[in-house]
Order: sequence, then C-alpha cells, then structure tokens
Amino acid sequence: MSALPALPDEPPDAMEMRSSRPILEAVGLTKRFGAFTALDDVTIALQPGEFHALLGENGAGKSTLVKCILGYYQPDAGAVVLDGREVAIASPRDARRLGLGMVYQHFTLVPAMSVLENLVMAGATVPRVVDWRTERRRLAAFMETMPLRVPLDVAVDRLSAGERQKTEILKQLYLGSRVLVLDEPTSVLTPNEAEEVLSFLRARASETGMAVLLITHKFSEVTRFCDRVSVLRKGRPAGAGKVADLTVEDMARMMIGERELAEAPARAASVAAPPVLRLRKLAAGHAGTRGAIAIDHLEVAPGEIVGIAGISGNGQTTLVEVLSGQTPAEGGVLEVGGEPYRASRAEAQARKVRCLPEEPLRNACVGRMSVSENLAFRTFDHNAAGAPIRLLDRKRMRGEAERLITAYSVKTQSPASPIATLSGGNVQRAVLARELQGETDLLVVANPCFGLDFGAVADIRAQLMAARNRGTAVLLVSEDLDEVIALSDRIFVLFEGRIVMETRGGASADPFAIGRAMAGHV
Ligand SMILES: Nc1ncnc2c1ncn2[C@@H]1O[C@H](COP(=O)(O)OP(=O)(O)OP(=O)(O)O)[C@@H](O)[C@H]1O
Repeated sequence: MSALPALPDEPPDAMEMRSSRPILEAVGLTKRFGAFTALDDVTIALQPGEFHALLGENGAGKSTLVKCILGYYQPDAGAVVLDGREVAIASPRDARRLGLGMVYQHFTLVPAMSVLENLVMAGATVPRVVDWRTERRRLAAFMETMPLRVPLDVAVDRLSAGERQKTEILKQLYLGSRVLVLDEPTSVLTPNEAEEVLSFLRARASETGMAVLLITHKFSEVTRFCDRVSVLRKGRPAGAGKVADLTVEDMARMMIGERELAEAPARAASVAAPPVLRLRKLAAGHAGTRGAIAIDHLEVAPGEIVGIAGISGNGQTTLVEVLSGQTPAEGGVLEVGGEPYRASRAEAQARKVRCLPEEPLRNACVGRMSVSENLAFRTFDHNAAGAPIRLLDRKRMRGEAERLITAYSVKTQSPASPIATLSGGNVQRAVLARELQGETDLLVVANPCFGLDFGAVADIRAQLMAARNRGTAVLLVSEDLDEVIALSDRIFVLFEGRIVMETRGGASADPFAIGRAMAGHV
C-alpha cells in the first residue's frame, strides 16, 4: 500500500555474471495420475542466485512439478540434475539432504512447539539427545544475521500468520537450503510483510547464490522481484523468458492461450430494503483471546456486498464460523430475514443462506468423496422439485455435476474423481459453484479468490457481482484489501474482533485509511 522501496543494488540479471551452470535442472519431467498426464515433458533450469517465477493457471501442473523435484512424487519420465549431476530423490528427506527446501501454502510447523524447537527438530539429522543450550546459541547467532524477526521461545500456535510464514522461511535458511521453492508465500502476509519477505529473499539469493523458485498468481511479484519466468499450461511448457523482456499481457497470454476472460458485470443500482442479515452485540469465542469477536452492529441488505476487511487473526474466521454454524454465538442477536438464526443445515436451506468458508477442502468438502458428490451436498436429499427423497438419484447428481463443472470451468479428470485430487483453485471453484446454485438470499464468502489464478479471480468476482445484482445479500470476508474495495458497497474493518471503521467501497474508498484501521490505528 505504501510506496515500494528501491530494489537491492544488484541488477536483475546479475546471476548471468556468475557460473552459467544451473544449480538445478528438471529435465523432461512427466507425471501421470492414472490415464491423466498432469505434467508432460517439462524442463526448467535454475541459475545460482536467480529468482525464478513459475506461473500457470490453477491445475496447470505447478505443484506437481515441484513435488516431482522435491521427492513427493516419482516422475514417470525425466530427471533432476543438481550441480550438473543427475540425482535420485526418492523422498522429501532426500531433497532436504541435497539442500532443496520448500515453503508451502499451508504451514508445516508443529503448533505446540516453540520456534526454537521447530527449527532444531526440522534438521535432516536430529541427534538422539539434543543439547538445547548449544542449539539455542547457534540459532540465536543465526537469527542475529537475519532481518526477519520471530520470537524463539513462543509456541508456534501463538504466532500470527505472518510470523509463521517467516518462521517457515527462516527454517529453510537455517537448514541451509540452496534451492528454495516458495508456493504462494505472500498469500497470508499483509502488503508490508510481503514486501519485507520478498525483498529479503531476493537480496539473500543475490548474496549467497541460493536459487528461488516462486510459485505465484500475482504478476506484481513477478515484475518486481523475479529475473526469469517459466509458464505452464495444461501440464506443458507454455513459454519462458527474462521478466525484463516480457509484459504482464505477454505472461497472461502464455498462461491462458487465446481464451478470453470474463468481464465483471457493472454494479446495478440497489433498492432500499430491510436487511437480510442483522447482527447486534454479537459475541463469540473467549473474550479477550485471539479470534474472539464482539460486534456491535452489522447489517447486509439485499443487493449489496458488505466487505469485512482485516488482517488474518482478527476475528474473521470466528465470524464466518458463527454464520456457517460451526461455532455457537455466545451472546447477542443474529437474525436472517428478520428472524433469529442458528445456522443449522435445515435453517440454512429454508432461509437460502449459502457459505463459502476459508480452506474449502477442509471446511466445506469431504476430500475422498467425488467431485459429483461434493457438488450435491446441498441437493442430494431432495428431488428437482424440492421434495425429500430417500434413495440417491446418482444419474441426476452426475448430470448436475457435469453442468456445474462446465459452467464454472472446474478442471477435473471426471466428476467421479475424489475432490482432494483437484488443484486448490479448482476446489474453490467447485464449492462456489455449489453454493451459488438456486436462489440465495444471503451468501457468506471468506477469501473467495485465495490461491486462484487471474482468470479464475475474474470469473469468481463476476459471479459475486452477478449474485449481488440479482438481489442476494453478500457478506465478503477477505484479507485481500484490493478485492474488498473493488467489490464492496460498504466496508467494515475488523480489528481484534471489533468493528473499528465503516466506509464506502469502490473508487471512493481510501485504502490507506482502511489499512491504518486494519493495523488498529483509528
Ligand atoms: N494426486 C493426484 N491424483 C490425481 N490427479 C492429480 C493429483 N495431484 C494433482 N492432480 C491433477 O494434476 C493437475 C495439476 O495439478 P497441480 O496441483 O499441479 O496444479 P497447480 O498448477 O499447482 O494448481 P493451483 O494453482 O490450483 O495450485 C490437476 O488437474 C490436478 O487435478
């Protein structure tokens, strides 16, 4: 949000001055899942000291590629070459021993252990008896050299999302990773934290010769931090080059080919009407603890999008859990359509309330069940006319699933595939497809575009605006401030569980004022 500071002195292609032999090459990697080829003859080379972006739409094969390199999957063809020599990487442990590290989108730290314990225990070889005094001294000395700060003795579950992400990165540096793969590392960071982390890693790569492979959906991160880019489309190489020689449009075209993108419908004028959702003095969670909420007053009317802006951990999750029936409210008023609401499945059905929670694979799907079954969660127990049925109508379920898969461009091998085998972005599309079916009076969405490629972001924002224009009341809870501003009619800022600011959305919103309120400065 603030003006971006200058990049480190070294020019982007400084790595060309160094040895031209790549640290790491993945050559002709192919990976099949049954009859489906997720990765087809992909080659990528990382030079010492370079920051290399890996781009591709959801399901393009980015995670599969890095999982093949890091020993999570065994490729069906191709080789991984390290310092000019082919290496066998049978497991993630082998990768770690070779100095190949990864920072995932989800956290891999042990929540109950301290930062110190996590970093020491992550070592490739942990002695049977740990000399904690020596380990602490060594780690403290290492931390002294790091501009990223996290407290060593605090349990990881007490850290903010940003601190956890920094701990994951510090862990990899402490382990001495020479190649670092970052899977959308900034998705849980505030704009300032993202800037801090990427600037630091960029400088570190230039200084030490470490190569960084950055998986991202944000073009601004590519143009600002990366030297080169490789693009995948449908599992195949779709282009590569120096970032300095490419425009954002060039990279976008490589990703999507000739396809055209959805255009967001214009915001229709709204008509004054009584609110669909009404909260008064709503409390949930243990007062005074992280994540607890105490919301004085919040209303969402038909045909409006109300955005809840806030840094992760300020009560958004609890709010969505209360509205989706996962956490009970401890006091106050929660009404939908003018009546008290407890968010049971029957009530949600009757009042036409739909919800897209955070982490939909965990919170809104059963991973081992098929895409078709997951898409039918709302409808499997009644027929097309809405009457209850006793026997599952599998034919209708499959037909409906095929319709939704096409309408929402969900990439799946078949409606019968377990939903857990879909890429993250495609799970998100599938759940949104399910939740937007039929008439919806209230739609609660949490971080709807998290992890989505730019084409999917355009599709989903268009769907949300269309739902609003049809008269649905939409509560949009998002950590992406740009998204909240672009979509919302009104914005509320949540800080430590309370609404600390209300303002208009759209072009008249002041992102700096909202950003200050998000940080508690009002
Ligand atoms: N274990 C698996 N079994 C079957 N299919 C899989 C498996 N893992 C991945 N796939 C399929 O392989 C394709 C590539 O998935 P991958 O996760 O590599 O995509 P991605 O580019 O990382 O996407 P995203 O940006 O959404 O994370 C997808 O169509 C996915 O459904």
